[in-house]
Amino acid sequence: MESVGDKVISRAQITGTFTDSTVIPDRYVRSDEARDGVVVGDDESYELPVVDMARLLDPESSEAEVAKPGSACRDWGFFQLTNHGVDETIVQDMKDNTVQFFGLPLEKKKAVAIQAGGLEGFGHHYSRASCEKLDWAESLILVTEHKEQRNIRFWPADPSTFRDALDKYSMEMSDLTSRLMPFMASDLGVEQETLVGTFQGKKQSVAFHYYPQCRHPEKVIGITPHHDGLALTLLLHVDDTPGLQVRKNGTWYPVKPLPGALVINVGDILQILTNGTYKSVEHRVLPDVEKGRATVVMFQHACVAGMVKPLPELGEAAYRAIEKVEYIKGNFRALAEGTWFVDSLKINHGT
Ligand SMILES: O=C(O)CCC(=O)C(=O)O
Ligand SMILES: [Fe+2]
Repeated sequence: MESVGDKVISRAQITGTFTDSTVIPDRYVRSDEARDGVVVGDDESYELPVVDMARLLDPESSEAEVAKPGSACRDWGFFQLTNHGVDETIVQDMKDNTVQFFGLPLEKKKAVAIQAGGLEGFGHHYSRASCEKLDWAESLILVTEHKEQRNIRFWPADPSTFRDALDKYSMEMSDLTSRLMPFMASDLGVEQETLVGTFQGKKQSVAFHYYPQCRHPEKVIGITPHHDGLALTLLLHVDDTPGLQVRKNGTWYPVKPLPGALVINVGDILQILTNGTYKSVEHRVLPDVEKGRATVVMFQHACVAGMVKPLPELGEAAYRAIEKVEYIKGNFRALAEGTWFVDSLKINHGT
């Protein structure tokens, strides 16, 4: 059987093979549903929602801005957040360390390679067991909260500033989540403490991705279409290369990264907590023909007294309650099979 270690591919190998050759190794070539679907045309104008945090917080403008995060979460499940107030030095340090890490030779990155059966570390994480194809990406996944759950041996020691940068960045993302939740609570009509409480002190994990440039982007996929299984995702573009696409009513919409913004999206747990009011939407990444692309993706967990279930304030439950641990297991199982776990939790109330 192929070991996890065999799946670690160096950026040098990938770009070396593909910038000079017209042939893409079979294990990356995707002809499956991953590449299906219509992408919105270049001539069609569309706007993904943008929320300005400074306007939200300013009493003069907050009334006009306050409807935006809620409607973005209901209609798109995604928005870009500008003026988020996260310390710029901390963001820049995280970006610099990400670039430096992915720029290391493969042998060095292997110091933190994922182990057989493990979840954390460097390698190919997102490809499906059921399809045996690889995504055009190398990734590093780590648990950042709770602190005692950190597996420091998977936190890169090279570059030497990486761990400190991530420690600080992780805290900033938890704080930002706590600042955002009250706006969502008032949109939903639930007590602020109720929603904030489902996130506060819960787990957090991070995925760093690098998508090398690809001469034949039409043949491969950066990340297979998926829904995010946790509660809230906060994505930082390390560069200005586009690639992320969000699906709405069957059409794929490319996200055009705004300078300095974070991309926020609703994960499955938040869809369940909000009893389906907020949408966890499918998204994917396509590589760029000219440039590599790196992202830092923070996943915030949430639960109600150890359970994943709709907030009782939001009416008759549309999803069955499940223990968080069981939820995580089910989510991984479904991801490997290419199904969506949330579907199996839906309650059919009949008519
Ligand atoms: O890198 C991106 O743009 C998206 C990553 C993503 O969807 C994920 O890590 O779940
Ligand atoms: Fe995702």
